[in-house]
Amino acid sequence: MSDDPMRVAVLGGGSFGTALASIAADNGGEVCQWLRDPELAAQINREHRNGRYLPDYAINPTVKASSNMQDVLERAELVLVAIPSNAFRDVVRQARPWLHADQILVSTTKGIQEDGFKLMSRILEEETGFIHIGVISGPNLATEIAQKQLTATVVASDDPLTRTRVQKALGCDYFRVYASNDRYGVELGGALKNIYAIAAGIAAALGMGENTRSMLMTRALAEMGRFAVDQGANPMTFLGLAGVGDLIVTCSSPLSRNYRVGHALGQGKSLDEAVEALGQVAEGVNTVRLVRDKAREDNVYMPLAEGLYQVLFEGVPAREMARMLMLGEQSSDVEFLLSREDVQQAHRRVETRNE
Ligand SMILES: NC(=O)c1ccc[n+]([C@@H]2O[C@H](COP(=O)([O-])OP(=O)(O)OC[C@H]3O[C@@H](n4cnc5c(N)ncnc54)[C@H](O)[C@@H]3O)[C@@H](O)[C@H]2O)c1
Ligand SMILES: O=P(O)(O)OC[C@H](O)CO
Repeated sequence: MSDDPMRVAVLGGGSFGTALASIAADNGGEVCQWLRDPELAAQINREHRNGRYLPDYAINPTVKASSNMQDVLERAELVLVAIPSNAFRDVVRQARPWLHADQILVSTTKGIQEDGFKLMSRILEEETGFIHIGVISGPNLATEIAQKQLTATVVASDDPLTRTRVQKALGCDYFRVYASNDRYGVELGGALKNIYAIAAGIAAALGMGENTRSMLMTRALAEMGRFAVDQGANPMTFLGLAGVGDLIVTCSSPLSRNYRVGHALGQGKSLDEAVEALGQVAEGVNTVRLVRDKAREDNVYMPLAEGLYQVLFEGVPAREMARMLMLGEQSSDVEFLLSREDVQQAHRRVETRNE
């Protein structure tokens, strides 16, 4: 492998795209960032600052921003796509004429496409047919990365070249990149945790304590694992950074946009007001709807996702939902050891004996 600087393109001018562009440049890469807004691109080039999404942080001055896709993509070896899920496919289609098969394409987006319940790396695959495709996901709040807080992420791909090139491009003294070959599991973990971050934000705004948050996160992990098994993914992946790691940070930090939407809801705002006040994308709002529908379709027990859906879209008061969840059917702690069915059968046996 040559020691020439890696040529990295980032598609997306939001907070995560900007933070990633700066990491790759700090790491010696030759970085071009594509933004649809030419004025914001000009500001990044002039002031090395993204006034819209990361106003308080210095961007590595060697990052070149542009609203011209061709300029950004043509020479790139690694392309990081940091575009919200609702615009992801459109932007990849715009990029397609300048993408080529020896490039490495990586999604950084934690969302799901409604049509076909598809994750973003699948869209990269469908739109290009390339083989060097991966995802990065993990506990990665963009503003903390911009502050160079010590952070770790996961690059996941079944292609070893993709994994090693991303580790080389982004791994540095404040950003550590672990490898995984479970692309689907890593990507699914990143999308699912946003649901529970909204619930955690609601709980915090309602004055619920640390016991509650801990219960919520742990039961969220159980529910995520159940969904992963249903989808044919490996639930072991959720023990890593892209599962429990991201769940912890997103359910604990007001820097998370999903948590903030939940917090606003818990303070009594409507969903529309909460989303509008945020002014950025909280992927979990859409994800909870898609996951809840999928869980119903496949008969997967996901009481938290179901409950949050009812709070967000059916007007059930959050406190009332919390009460119903607390009084729900008896269940098992670790279902890989003791199944829910065994717990319920035991209850039925005792009840029959007492009749
Ligand atoms: N911000 C974080 O801390 C963080 C961390 C890890 C992963 N992510 C994921 O990365 C993805 C992007 O996040 P972000 O924080 O950069 O988002 P953001 O909301 O800050 O910015 C999104 C960017 O996409 C652009 N965009 C939106 N629609 C577009 C369209 N139709 N055409 C062209 N550009 C369009 C916006 O202009 C903006 O530049 C999200 O899915 C998120 O889950 C975010
Ligand atoms: O701001 P959020 O809620 O989109 O979360 C950001 C990252 O996914 C945290 O890892």
